[in-house]
Amino acid sequence: ATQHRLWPEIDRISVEQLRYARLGVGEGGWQLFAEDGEMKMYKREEESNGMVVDPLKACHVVRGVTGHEMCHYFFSPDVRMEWETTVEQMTVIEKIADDTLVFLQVHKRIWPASQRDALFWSHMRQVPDHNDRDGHDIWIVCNHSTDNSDFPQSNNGKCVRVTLTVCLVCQTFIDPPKDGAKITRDDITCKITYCSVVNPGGWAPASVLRAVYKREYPKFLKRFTAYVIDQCKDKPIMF
Ligand SMILES: CCCCCc1ccc(-c2ccc(S(=O)(=O)CCO)cc2)cc1[C@H]1C[C@H]1c1ccccn1
Repeated sequence: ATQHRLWPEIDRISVEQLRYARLGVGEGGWQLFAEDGEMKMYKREEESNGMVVDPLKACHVVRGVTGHEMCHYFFSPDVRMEWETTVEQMTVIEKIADDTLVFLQVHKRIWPASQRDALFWSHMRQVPDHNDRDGHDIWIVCNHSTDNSDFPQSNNGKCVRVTLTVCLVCQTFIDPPKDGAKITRDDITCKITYCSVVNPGGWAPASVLRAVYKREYPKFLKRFTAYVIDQCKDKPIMF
């Protein structure tokens, strides 16, 4: 089959986001702004023509689920509204491949800013991780804004369109049980790095945006990871 027109961009951004996620938070001016158990959230304060676009990087360790399971639930349109509390409406407007969809999401309005929507492709892939001695694969979902002439910005002037790049990078670690016993969920741990840069698209007060980010991101990651743990607990492990 001929390649989809977006494929070169999808491949390039996915590779670039994986590399970016794996950079430590030691350099580059990251400041820790939220902590909750194993979850640590960092941000950089950045503006783009007067608009707050603070990059975010969250690191988390979740026991009892695999990276494949984390990415499966993050990618899946069928369950998105189960864990995403800031989305009012979600539509898959194009299926590029089984592992690549285009979403249109209308987000709930955050007073006093105007309502936002986001149009982005979402791609999930498994990346063999050679340089990891216990050789566990890495699973990644990358979401990146895209245009679609059927869904122009500010549909009937209602929403301001944000631009975003998000990646969820998950690595599974297995603590092999004694004498070849079957691996159970007690033997697996998932190391997560979540990165996001959201440009609000139209002006919104810096103080409002930074307060929203500070409140919404920790809530979002906690809720999502709790959802995956709950969904997986009685199911066979998806390695
Ligand atoms: C005045 C507010 C302007 C920006 C509003 C806005 C829109 C989309 C998004 C966003 C869009 C996608 C993703 S995701 O990770 O791909 C999952 C799929 O939904 C994540 C976050 C964020 C925000 C910013 C509020 C901030 C915020 C942060 C976490 C949750 C909700 N809101």
